Amino acid sequence: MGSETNLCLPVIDFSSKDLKPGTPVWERAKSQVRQAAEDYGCFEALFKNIPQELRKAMDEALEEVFALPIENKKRNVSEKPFHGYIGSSSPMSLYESIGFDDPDDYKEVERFANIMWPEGNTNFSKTVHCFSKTLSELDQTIRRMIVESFGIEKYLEEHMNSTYNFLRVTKYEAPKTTEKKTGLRAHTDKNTTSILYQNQTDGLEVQTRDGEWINVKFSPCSFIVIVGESLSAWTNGRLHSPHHRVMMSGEKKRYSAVLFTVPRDGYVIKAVEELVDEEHPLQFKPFEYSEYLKLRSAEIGKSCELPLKAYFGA
Ligand SMILES: O=C(O)CCC(=O)C(=O)O
Ligand SMILES: [Fe+2]
Repeated sequence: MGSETNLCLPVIDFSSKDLKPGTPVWERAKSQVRQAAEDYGCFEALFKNIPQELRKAMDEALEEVFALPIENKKRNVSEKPFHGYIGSSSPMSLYESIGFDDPDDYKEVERFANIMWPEGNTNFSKTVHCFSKTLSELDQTIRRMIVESFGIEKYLEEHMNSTYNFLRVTKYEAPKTTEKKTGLRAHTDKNTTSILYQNQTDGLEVQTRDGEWINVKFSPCSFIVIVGESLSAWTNGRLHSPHHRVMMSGEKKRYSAVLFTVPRDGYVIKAVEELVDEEHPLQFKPFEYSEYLKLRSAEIGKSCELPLKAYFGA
């Protein structure tokens, strides 16, 4: 348990223009998504719809926002746990992050940019909005494939409408050591789906069901898709929600941007009844996401093997 390997994540290509529901390209990707989500809860998505220029602009936007004085970044507050600014006064910590809701809505990106830069920052707003909107389309494709693969299309609309988007950008300081230091400790994502982008600096590690850690290598057009606990619970545990962490070494700072889909307040996550039967007994009691988030944030710092199971196991 816990050892490192040369294992790789499954790779799925979403770049084809023919990737439309019902086409052979769609059907093939759909079965790959289902398999990867069951086996790893994670895969590498090749997605050329976000061209290199937009990635470069995003890298610059990430550097620009973290270069701001801490006073500016701290002005980004949120009532929701983990949704505002997270920094640490500990010199040991490599982690700093900032997030805001609905980045696929230009007005919301602009609102965030106006908090960071009182004079506004149109370049930043345009880049982050375009990036988030395109990534959100990839997310919708993936979730539609998952729903179709289980034959539960009657819930497609409800499922899509049950979430909103949240963008969190993170900076990991370079530890300037050859030995690995923890950038972000091992955790499972609580939300529905997460799609991860990084500047070309590796550090993400994903744990397999057998407890081995995969060092994730990003290609220039890849994004990493992670199944969150809420999606795992909705599919009655059929999809795996993997532990992952960030381990840093060397001289290069790492920046990441994650588009999270998050269950809306008041939405009760309940396993789809078609996915519960004798062979697949109910795994989790229905729960409300914001309630779970509060429980988890009260226990921050404590690690737990299977947190959702601990609170809402059936
Ligand atoms: O920065 C990364 O690569 C991972 C971030 C992450 O796992 C998270 O924010 O939940
Ligand atoms: Fe995560």
